[in-house]
Amino acid sequence: MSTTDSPVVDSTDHVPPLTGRRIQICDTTLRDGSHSVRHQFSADDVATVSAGLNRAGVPMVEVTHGDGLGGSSFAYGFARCPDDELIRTARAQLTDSQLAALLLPGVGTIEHLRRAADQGLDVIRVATHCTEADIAAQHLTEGRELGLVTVGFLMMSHMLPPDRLAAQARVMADAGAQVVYVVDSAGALLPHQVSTRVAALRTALPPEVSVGMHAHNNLGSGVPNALAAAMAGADHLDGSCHGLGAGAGNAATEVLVAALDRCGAETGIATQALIDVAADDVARICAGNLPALDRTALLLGYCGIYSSFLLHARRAAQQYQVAEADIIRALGRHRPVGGQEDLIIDVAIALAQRRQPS
Ligand SMILES: CC[C@H](O)CC(=O)C(=O)O
Ligand SMILES: [Mn+2]
Repeated sequence: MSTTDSPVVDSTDHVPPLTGRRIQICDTTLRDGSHSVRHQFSADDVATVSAGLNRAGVPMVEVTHGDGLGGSSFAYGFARCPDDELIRTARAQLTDSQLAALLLPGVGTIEHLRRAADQGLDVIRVATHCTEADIAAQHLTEGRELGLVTVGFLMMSHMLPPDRLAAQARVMADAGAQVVYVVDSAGALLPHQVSTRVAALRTALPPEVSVGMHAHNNLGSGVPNALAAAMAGADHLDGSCHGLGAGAGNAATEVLVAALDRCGAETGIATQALIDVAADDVARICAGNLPALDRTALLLGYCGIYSSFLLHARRAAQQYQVAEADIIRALGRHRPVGGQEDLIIDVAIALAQRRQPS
């Protein structure tokens, strides 16, 4: 299948910048998008969306709790459906697409990884904070031994300069990652910063290791950031239908695929079929929960805060009767990383106490 279903040909343009480039899309509606629905996707929702993505020719589909394998917990929110069932349900629909799962070492374990592999997983994406690549080693090694495609996922990539991020990517590649992603968890990067990071990884990694980009939209540049990544040498890009995902959400897969088509890239995806999955299935299933670039989501990107903190901050704001925006601004001064969700409560309590007369 090719992406040549573009209805308009711009004959005045020069050669499109990605002409002939093959770009591998991973759709994370059913994983990162799970944050948007507080991890309440039903097995029916997963069956419908994964069938649609498979039909549209999306090559890779990520499915699990929003925080990855083992994420369903008091700390991260209980999922409606256990990972096992989500994975089995998606597997039954994905006749052509590869099935991927995310794993954060410590949230998910080697045992979770083995179970997922038994249920037909094709790809494991091992995520760490961008300074902690070494803790992905045993999961990447095990992934290779299980015959999976292995991906390293460097979260909060805005917190390191390009050369240091590239050194961490090298650690993941040496541990067996076949693709290493720049992950803009806070949606804090702008296109020029994505370009320098992707270019640094491309230079530091052996040619057989690919570079990927996972963009969030908190500064409104999810799709432009993904395009900048492709132009700087990334050949794996993430998106989610309608941009469903933590914070202001991700680069919207259907928008990204249409834009890549205009740039001359080959994704193998039927653009119109994908637009229909987003507009019909995902919009219906997630009505009322589609991500918005509202004040709090914008502040996440502006202050460089992990997108998955949004719902935790909303809950703390309600519980302690303080403004969400004040929590995010105060968190910005602490430079917290994923896993430090407790700090949100500390900050909310401190703000509430400051308001009380002593
Ligand atoms: C909690 C995992 C997180 O949602 C992973 C991710 O997609 C990111 O860091 O952007
Ligand atoms: Mn994300």
